[in-house]
Parts: sequence; structure tokens; C-alpha cells
Amino acid sequence: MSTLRALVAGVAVAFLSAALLERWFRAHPEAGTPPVLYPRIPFIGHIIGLLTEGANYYKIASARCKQPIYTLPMLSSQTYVVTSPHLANHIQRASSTLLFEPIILPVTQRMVGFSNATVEAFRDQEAKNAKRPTFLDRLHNATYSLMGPAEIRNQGKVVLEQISQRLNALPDCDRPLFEWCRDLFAQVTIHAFYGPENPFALNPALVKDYWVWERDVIGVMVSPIPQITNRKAYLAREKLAKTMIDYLERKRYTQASAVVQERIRLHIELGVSLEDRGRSEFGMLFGALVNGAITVFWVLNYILSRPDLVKELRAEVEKSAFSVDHSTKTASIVYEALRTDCPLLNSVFRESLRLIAPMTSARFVTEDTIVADTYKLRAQSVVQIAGGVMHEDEEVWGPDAREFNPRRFISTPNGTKTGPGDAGKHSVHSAAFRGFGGGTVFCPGRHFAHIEILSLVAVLLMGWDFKPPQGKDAIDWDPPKDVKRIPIGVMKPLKDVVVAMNRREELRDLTWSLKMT
Ligand code: HEM
Repeated sequence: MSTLRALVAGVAVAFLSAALLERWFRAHPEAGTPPVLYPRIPFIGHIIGLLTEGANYYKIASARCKQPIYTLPMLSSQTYVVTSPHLANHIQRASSTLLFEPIILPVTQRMVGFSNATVEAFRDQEAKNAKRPTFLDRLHNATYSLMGPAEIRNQGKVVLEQISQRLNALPDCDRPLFEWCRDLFAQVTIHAFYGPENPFALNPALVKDYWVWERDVIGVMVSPIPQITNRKAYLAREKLAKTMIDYLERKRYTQASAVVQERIRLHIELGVSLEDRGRSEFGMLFGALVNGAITVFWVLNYILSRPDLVKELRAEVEKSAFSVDHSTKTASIVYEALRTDCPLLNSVFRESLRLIAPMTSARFVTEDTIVADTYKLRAQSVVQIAGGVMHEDEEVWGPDAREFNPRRFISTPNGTKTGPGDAGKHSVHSAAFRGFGGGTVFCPGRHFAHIEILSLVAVLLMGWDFKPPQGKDAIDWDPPKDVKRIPIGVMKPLKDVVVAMNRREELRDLTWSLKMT
């Protein structure tokens, strides 16, 4: 009984001290720092909010604190949340003191299980001291240059050939659309990056392990003992990491993409162990597979649930990018024409991303930094550009900000703000669309993702009909999204959508060929 009393007294004292401390801080906010949004439960309220509400918490907090930037105090540190595109632009430009590296390194270590020695090697203090480009600088530069719009063509051709082959062998039947998109996307993407001897090609069942791990990736990352608390996902991760290690050990990468070959070379040059080189490539898969696979499902969902849009898009693709060679019975779709001559398809792609991408671009403040000549960000804090909040902001996009508007990006890739009757249309700030991040951490995979997603969507629209499955009168489009997920990627559907996928009768006998010129 006395132990219980002591415990209750201890908790009461802790709460009282926390409340007093917080009152003190409230009375003495530091001059120039962004306004503070205090949590309802002192010190830990925002942490609880983020753990329980995920990306949605930034929307809840921003609705309470309608400011372009504000401070979320958490225990002894703080996070600054940026909700204005104008300030996002300033944050992106302050890249000498607001860094991605101190955030991404520990995150990746927890994600893939690197040793501490490898993380130290990645920090490359020697290069920093000598003011030379670090390992991560060189990896970053190689990735951006080898995945640029011109350099990505070879890899693009491989992925289009893979999609074509798999679709040509696809039987008509009812199938869960999300699961099907996800698995197809994983297979063709890993082939394009890691070549024909990639682990999923040698053992297709591994794709399922991949999604088991991905579903609980956050759990594995935050638990101190994931081998016990998140066992299934942890074991899947270890199995996948081992297959990547085996892939490297047996030098199965001779036909891999240029970017993978260069990554492998740079890791060997740094002296990273075989084990951690395998884990690093496994981590790379997360960037390459997950967002694209989920995005393709949502783009299809937004289009196929709107019969008029299906008609318009078919007409656009048919006019600009589609042709049939009757002598060989081949139907072709040319990617470059999709990119440059199909403005509605491109607009739908960006609009879909706008509605499913809640990602926050997180940067670590390495020294006190003044942003936009106004706000002081304190060293050792984190600043987050709240993509999900910005994407739903009516001030930015107009009164239909939460709705799907297929034409929003039709005249400019930045999007246009809608007004009453569309009379007052004007271009949106270039930093408001956060689907691929921005600044020095602008997604290097975006050109490749564009090739894959636009081509796959176009061929499915042209070659297949999507009808209700057996026994149903309608398709259950627009499943709920996992809005509470920690914002490390696009939102998944919480329920799959079953569809009857049948080849269109008039094109049934043709072989499909997706091409790059
Ligand atoms: C629809 C598909 C994709 C989406 C929505 C997406 C989204 C993003 C976003 C939002 C960021 C910025 C993160 C930040 O600011 O903190 C990012 C960065 C990154 N993405 Fe993507 N991505 C996609 C496809 C890909 C692909 C195919 C790759 C394959 C290489 C890739 C590799 C990366 C990498 C390596 C970074 C970090 C860049 C750096 O370290 O500077 N992404 N991506």
C-alpha cells in the first residue's frame, strides 16, 4: 500500500512540476521564434498526438494554430511546423544549416538495421573536416545525375518492357486492384533497378515478405526489441536483407541499372561490410517501390470511378500516344507522347498525388537560423514542412482544396487556384505541391516514377475494362485512406477494391508494347 501511495505521489509531483515548468516557458517565449502551440497535456501531449494520429496530427494542430509556421514543444526540444509555401521555399533554400542527413541516417539505421560502424562511415567526418564531398554527397550526386530525365531512358525501357510482358500474359478475372498493382509494380521496378537476377525474380514469393515488412515498418523502427514485439515484420526484413546480401555476394548485379552499379561501387570504395551493403540496397527498395506502387492504385481509383474522365483520357491517349500496327497485331503507347502531349493525364497524376501525399520534409537545425528575415529557428530543433496540411489548404488551392479536380494541373505543373466559377484562376506557389518534396531533397526517382506510372495507367485505360466483380452491381471505389500513418510515404487504402479486369473486346487480339523513343 505504501508503495502505491509513493507511486501516486511521485506521479502527482511529476505532473505538477511539468505544469509549473510549462507555465514558466509560456511566460518566457524566446523572442523571434515561431509562435508556440502548447499541448493540452504538458510536455508530452504533442508526442502522444503524433503517435496516435500520425500525419493527421499536423492537420489537427494547424487547425488550432493558424500560422504560417509554429512551434510544437516536445519534452525538452521543439519541432517547427511550416504550413506556408512561401516559408517552405525559404526553408528549402537554407540548406547549409537545415540538414536532411542528421535525420535520415538514424531513421535508415532503424529501418534496415545498419551497424553503428557503418553509420559512422556514412557520416564521413574525415571528408567533412577536409571540406571534401562526403560519401552521402557523392551518393546523392550520383543518384540525381544517373536518374535525370535523359539518363533514366535505359532503365525506363526495361521497366516498360517488363510491364508489357506481364500485361500480355494477364488473364481476365476478378482481382483486388491494390494488391495486384502493388505486386506488379514491385516486380517490374526491382527488375528495372536490380536486373534480371534480382531477388524477387529468383524467388517471387519474396514480394509478399516485402509487404509484410512494409506494413509494420514503423513498428520495427520504434520498438527496442522488434524481434519480439513486431516479429513477423522483423523476420521478413531479415529474410529480405539476407537475399540482398546474397545478391551482392554472388555478383548478380552485372545487368543492374547504372544507378545501382554506382551505388554498389561507392559503398565498396567506402569499405562498408557486405552485410551492410546488402541492407543499404534493401533500404533503397523502400524509396523505389513503396510510393510508386501505392500511387498507381490511387491514380486508377480516381480515374476509373469517373466514367466521363475515362472517356476523355482514352481520347487524349488515343490521339497523341497510341497506335496499332495491324501487320504485327501490336498496339503501342509511346511514353514521351504521354509526357508532352497528354496534359489531362499529367494533371490527374499530380492531382492524385496532391490528395494522397501527407509527407513532411524534415530537416535538422544545426545552428540558429533566421528564416525569411523573420523567424528564428533554434539549433538542435527539427523543422517539418507539413505537406499534408499545405495540400488541403483552401487559401492555396481554392474552395475545392479537398476535392479531386482532374484539371487542377492542366495548364501548369504547379497547379492553379480555383475561384468562384473558376473566374479568378491563378498559378499556385511552386513550393505548395509537395508530392516529391523540394529543394536539395527533391525526389531523384520522380522521372522514373513518371515513366512507370503514366505508362501503366495509360495501357490499362486503353486495353482493359474495369467492371463490378461477380455478384456485385457496383465497384466500391474511394476506400478510406490510412490518414493516421506516420508521414513517411503516400497513404495506403485501408480496404482493397475488387474489380473485374477484362480486355476490351475491340482490342482483345493485340499484343501491347509500351515504348520510349
Ligand atoms: C510516386 C513515387 C514517389 C514519390 C511520391 C516520392 C516521394 C518523395 C519525397 C516526398 C521525397 C522527399 C523527402 C523529403 O523531403 O524529406 C523523396 C525523396 C527521395 N526519393 Fe522519392 N518518391 C517516389 C519515387 C521514388 C523512386 C522511384 C525512387 C528511386 C530511386 C525514389 C528515391 C528517393 C530518394 C533516394 C529520396 C531521398 C533523396 C535524397 O537523399 O536527397 N523515390 N521522394
